[in-house]
Amino acid sequence: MDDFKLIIDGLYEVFYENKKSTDILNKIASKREDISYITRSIYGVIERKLYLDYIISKLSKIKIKKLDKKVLLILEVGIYNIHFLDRKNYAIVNELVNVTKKESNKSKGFVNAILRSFIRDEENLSKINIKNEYEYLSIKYSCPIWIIEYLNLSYDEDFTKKFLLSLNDKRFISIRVNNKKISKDDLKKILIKRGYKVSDSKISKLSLRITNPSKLASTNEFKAGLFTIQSEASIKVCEELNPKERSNILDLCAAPGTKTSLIGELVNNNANIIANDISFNKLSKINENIERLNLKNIEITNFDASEYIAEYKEKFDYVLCDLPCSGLGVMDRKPEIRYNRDMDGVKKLASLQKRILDRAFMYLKKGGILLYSTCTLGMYENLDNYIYLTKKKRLKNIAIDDKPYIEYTPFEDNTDGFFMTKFEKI
Ligand SMILES: C[S@@+](CC[C@H](N)C(=O)[O-])C[C@H]1O[C@@H](n2cnc3c(N)ncnc32)[C@H](O)[C@@H]1O
Repeated sequence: MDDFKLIIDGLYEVFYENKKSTDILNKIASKREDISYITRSIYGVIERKLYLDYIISKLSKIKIKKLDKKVLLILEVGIYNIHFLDRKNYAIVNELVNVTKKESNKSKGFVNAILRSFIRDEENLSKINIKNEYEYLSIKYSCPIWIIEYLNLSYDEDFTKKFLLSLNDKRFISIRVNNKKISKDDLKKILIKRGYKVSDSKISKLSLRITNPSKLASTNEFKAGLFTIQSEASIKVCEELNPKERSNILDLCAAPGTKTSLIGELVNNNANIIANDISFNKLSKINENIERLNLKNIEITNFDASEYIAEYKEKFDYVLCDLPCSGLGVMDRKPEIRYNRDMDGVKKLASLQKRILDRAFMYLKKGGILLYSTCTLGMYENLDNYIYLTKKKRLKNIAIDDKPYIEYTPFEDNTDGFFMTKFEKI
């Protein structure tokens, strides 16, 4: 199958079938050696969709919403390639017209005319002529207006602008070192010898940052469990939970098990861990992690964490609440998130989080630790829930890095947008 067909079919699944871009790219990678151009085009179109559609709406007499979905995708891919990848030649137009013939033959003239008109008058057509500032920013950064308004409300305009500027930045990959098997320095030396560019994390003690992570999961060191790929803020959560051996630990929303498996490493297999998730299909991922790392004493369960489990009452020394969230902090890796969420969804998630936190509180022993984390930004899921927890009389906030809660931002910390706060039951 040619590249354009793979790109257009992949984007169709992301935009219209709610699939994740990473899953689509993994599927393509299993059939293709080099997918760098396909990756760039798929991410590029998702990250610029609102801007690309703005340009198309200047050129098309038919409204965007009325266009055939595949035809719209062909135009988006074409304009992205011409404008952002600087492929200003008519060969690319011919290729896309050929794809159009297969998808919707009657539209071939239309696609041809739009793409050629864009090449002829690119400078003018690519300008954004919008006066309203929010609408302008929304098109410029392809970020729905509700997110811009929500960030302004939660923080301020300066924060929002910095966030938008960093929205499409690709960051490094981070890994956590299994220091029961190898020291961070020794692993660093081995990976550097293999050609990786490695540096220390500024956020977590166990993490290393890798700027050229290609084929990292195929190395012998990964297979031998010397390290795991995990975002450094997520590693920091487990470091802050700091579980002790011979304790009872509950990870309420655990799949795919990245944090559970680090917790298992931190307690040397010497604690009772329950790793729970509501999604039955994701449980096998937790198991894969446990098996690769040869971890013991982890029981996997499958219940809705907002329901009360009477037998868990005051049973746990640690409850990790790494809860389902809107994910606005991880749009560099999952750019489609911006189109799949809305304000109503954020509010629903925030109330689900409160219900789960209520349960977690009940399951904690006196002296037990509750850690709440999200990979999102915005007040409803972060600050409000921190305040909610402070109102429980038997919870005492424990500072992390001298702060009552931590909120990392992509633009200041060069990492995921991520929130964490820690409490002890007194
Ligand atoms: C942020 S992810 C957890 C990531 C995981 N802690 C890790 O580090 O690998 C949130 C998880 O919550 C699960 N989830 C969503 N609603 C839930 C509920 N009501 N009860 C339990 N799990 C839930 C989702 O299936 C998802 O796997």
